[in-house]
This record gives sequence, structure tokens and C-alpha cells, in this order.
Amino acid sequence: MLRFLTAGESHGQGLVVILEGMPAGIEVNEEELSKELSRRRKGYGRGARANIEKDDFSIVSGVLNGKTTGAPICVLIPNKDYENWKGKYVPIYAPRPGHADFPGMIKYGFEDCRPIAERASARETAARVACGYFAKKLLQKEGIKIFSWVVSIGEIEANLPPIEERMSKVDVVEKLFQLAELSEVRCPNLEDSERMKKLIDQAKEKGDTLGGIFEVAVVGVPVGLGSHVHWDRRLDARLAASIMSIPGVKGVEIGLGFQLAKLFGSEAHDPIQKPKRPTNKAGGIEGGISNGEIIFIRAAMKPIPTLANPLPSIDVRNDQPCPAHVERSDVCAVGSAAVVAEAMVALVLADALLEVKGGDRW
Ligand SMILES: Cc1cc2nc3c(=O)[nH]c(=O)nc-3n(C[C@H](O)[C@H](O)[C@H](O)COP(=O)(O)O)c2cc1C
Ligand SMILES: C=C(O[C@@H]1CC(C(=O)O)=C[C@@H](OP(=O)(O)O)[C@H]1O)C(=O)O
Repeated sequence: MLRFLTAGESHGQGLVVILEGMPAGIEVNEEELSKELSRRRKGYGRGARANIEKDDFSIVSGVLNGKTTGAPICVLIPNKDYENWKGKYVPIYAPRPGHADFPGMIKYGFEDCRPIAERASARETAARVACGYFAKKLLQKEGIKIFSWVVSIGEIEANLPPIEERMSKVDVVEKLFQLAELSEVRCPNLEDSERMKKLIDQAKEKGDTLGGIFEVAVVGVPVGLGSHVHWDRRLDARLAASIMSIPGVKGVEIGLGFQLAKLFGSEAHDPIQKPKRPTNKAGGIEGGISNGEIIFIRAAMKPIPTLANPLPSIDVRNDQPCPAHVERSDVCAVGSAAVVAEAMVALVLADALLEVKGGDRW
């Protein structure tokens, strides 16, 4: 079983992640890990914090001479911003609608929302990406590769090859990913990318924020990961939970997802034929088991909750109406969320692969 735990607050000393269950013998490389972390950290619409953090890290255990040893892997990522926050306490008395502030402070019995905001912050997703890197390396050994891109920001939807092609053609997936990596919003249509950037600028000017939709495609998954026999072994359920756990994600679809509900059965399912099935509307999973096609996931991220032009809230000290708390924030982070989704998908698939293949060393 592959499992991981993260710890750390947004402006505390740093993040820690422990990944347990990784077999010995997986080659890893600090430069590659650093690249993964910067793919998540950067992006058009990210706030000033993205320039403060460098996500320097140390792998403190579980790796020797460039290979995993089978022991728990621990990675530390210090927060550079800690130096600026050390010894200071900035309370949040007006909970931000859409953040964890309001329910969190009531649940944990605090008099302000700061202790909640610190851990609810998506800063934690840096630790997940570090962890996901090791899972990606394990999957790579089996020829499994994970790709992601952004399809929409706010109302701007990119003009991309039809979804049926994005779900079923490896060359289309690879090309979209290559292009997305060139775009500051991680959208594979570079013209639409510019339109998205303008929309982000407009949102920022108005003190507003944006969300969007991203897709993740996994190529090379063998038949047989996950199982139909029990709810928590179903691969689609495990993947959906992992994506939904990313802060701000509010919707997940596998394959054609919600669109399938509108079709007749004869239109919705993928005929079975050799050597290859003609379509992949199921998105690579049937009955909770991978079926050998591309695993295809779409996810919707809500707009960032911290607004420079804030929504109404209340002052929790006296219950009087007031504007919600305002502080430095991202305007849009859909591209970063897609990178986090790659990591989460890698962790779920690596876990499912180890269930099937086992092994202490690879
Ligand atoms: C990469 C990334 C960056 C984010 N940056 C911010 C931010 O700067 N400000 C903010 O208020 N929320 C930000 N969020 C979103 C919040 O963390 C999220 O909306 C909050 O936890 C509540 O979402 P939930 O209801 O889905 O848990 C970010 C999310 C992600 C994935
Ligand atoms: C620090 C990161 O994301 C942060 C997530 C976040 C939030 O509320 O979720 C708020 C912002 O942090 P700050 O309040 O320091 O400006 C983001 O920058 C990161 O992704 O590395």
C-alpha cells in the first residue's frame, strides 16, 4: 500500500511529506522534482507569494545514490515567507466566503480564522506534488505517463480538438500537453491563452477572481487497476476523491461524464473490438477497473475565494455585517491545480498498480 501524510502551514516554517510503501530501486532526480514544483508554483494569475517561494527542498530519507530504498521517503520544503511572518499574528475576524474560514473556526473553537486559513491554504499542495513525483517515476517504469491542460478560465473556453479525440488519441494528448507547457495559463491553444490572460487581468483590476476547468489524461495504463468488488476499491471512485481533495475543486468527471447522461446507451458505450476500441467515452474505466484505454478526467475549480473587492461577511467578534477579510492572494490558479491533479492521479494509480504487481523492489 502506498500512503502519504503532509504537515505544514502556509506561513509556518515549511511543509513536510512522508511517502510510505514505495518499492526500492526507483531512480529519482532532484532536478526533475524541482521542475515539478515550479510547474505548480508558477502561472499567470498567481499572486506575489509565488515569487517569494522558490520551493527549495531536501529529501531527508528513503533515497540513496539516486534510487529509492524502500524506506519511507521524507521531503522537507521550507517556506521562504516564514521569515516575514515569524513572530507576527494577523487575525482574520471576517471569514471569507468560499474559504474554510467560517466552518473551520466554529468547528475547532477559535476566536478568529487564522489557524484555519493557515492549514486550509493550498500551499500544502506543494507537498503533494513532491510526493506525486515519486509516484510518477514508479509509473514511468511501466510506461504510464500523466498529462494535463486547462480547457477554460471563467467563460473563455479554449478551441481544442473535440473531446472524443482528447480522450482517445495518444498523439493528440501528447501535443496538447506540449503546448500547455508553453502557456502561462497551461492552455494548449496559445491564442485562447492570451484571451484568458486578459480576462485574468480584468478580474484582477476589479478585485475579482476566476476558476476554470482542466483535464488530466493518463496514457499506458494496463487493464486491471482497481476493482468492481467493493466501493472503496473502484478506481473511478478513488481518482474522483483524490481530485476533489484539491482545494477549490468542485466537480469531477470521468470520460464523457455528465454528457453521457444525455445519450442513448447505443451512443454512450464504446464498442469492443480488436485491435483497438473505436471510442473511449468511458474514459478508460469500466466497472471501477481500468480497461486499457486512456484514463481521462475533467475537473472544475471554483474561483479563488479571497477577493480584493470583498463579499459581505460578519465580524465574528460582534456578529456585525462587514466586508470579508482581504489579503494578498492569487487571482486564478487553475493551471497549478491541474499540476496538483497530475500528482494526485499518480499517487492513486501507483497505489493501484502496487496492489496488482506488488514487489519490494522494482
Ligand atoms: C494552487 C492553488 C492556489 C490557491 N490560491 C488561493 C489563494 O491565493 N487565495 C485563496 O483564497 N484561495 C486559494 N486557493 C483556493 C483555496 O485554497 C480553496 O478555495 C479553499 O481551500 C476552499 O476550497 P474548498 O471549498 O474546495 O475546500 C488556491 C487553490 C489552489 C489549488
Ligand atoms: C503559497 C501558495 O499558495 C497560496 C494558497 C493560498 C490559499 O489561501 O489557498 C493563498 C496564497 O498564499 P498567501 O496568502 O501567502 O499569498 C497562495 O499563494 C502556494 O501555492 O505555494
